[in-house]
Amino acid sequence: MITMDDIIREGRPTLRKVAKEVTFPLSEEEKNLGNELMEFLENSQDPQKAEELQLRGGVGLAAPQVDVSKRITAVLVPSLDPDSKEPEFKDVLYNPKILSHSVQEACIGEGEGCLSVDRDVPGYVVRQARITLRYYNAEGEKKKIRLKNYPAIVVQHELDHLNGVLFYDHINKESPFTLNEGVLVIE
Ligand SMILES: OCN(O)CCCc1ccccc1
Ligand code: NI
Repeated sequence: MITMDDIIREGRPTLRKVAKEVTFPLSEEEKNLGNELMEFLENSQDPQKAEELQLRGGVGLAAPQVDVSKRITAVLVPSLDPDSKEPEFKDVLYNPKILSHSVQEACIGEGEGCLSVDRDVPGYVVRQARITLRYYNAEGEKKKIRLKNYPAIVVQHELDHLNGVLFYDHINKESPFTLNEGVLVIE
């Protein structure tokens, strides 16, 4: 089971590498890793388990964050409606790739954080507002979906990890909270 001890922090080289694509059929190890990444997210979003295991809450976790330089990431974005059990987006993505995206950009109003970054880095992280994502599931089935709002932002944060990019790389150093015309701010 993945806990915070397994998550590497900034400064570790794997976080700055371009991760390798997986080939199908997946090895048992690659299948297990995908499941363990998702299990971490589920535990981290369960108040009791997060407390017991001392987990920071996460909506995504990429293989490079557990020192595995492979193009695998789990995403678990809970529903906006606290009464609904259905997550807004939940899947383990193998070899994810953005096929196309909106011209419009978006950012999260409160900025972003990262399980591999043990400090607050204030500022807007401007990303594509809407994306068309292609990925493979654990069975090697090709998926093609369109995402917008928070799920689109989270997936782009995770894909960055597969390319050795951290969220604060996108923040304007001179003026962290400057926004161009038309950038959607997601609250
Ligand atoms: O890589 C996942 N991770 O570090 C957990 C936080 C993910 C995340 C947080 C804010 C906005 C987008 C994504
Ligand atoms: Ni992260």
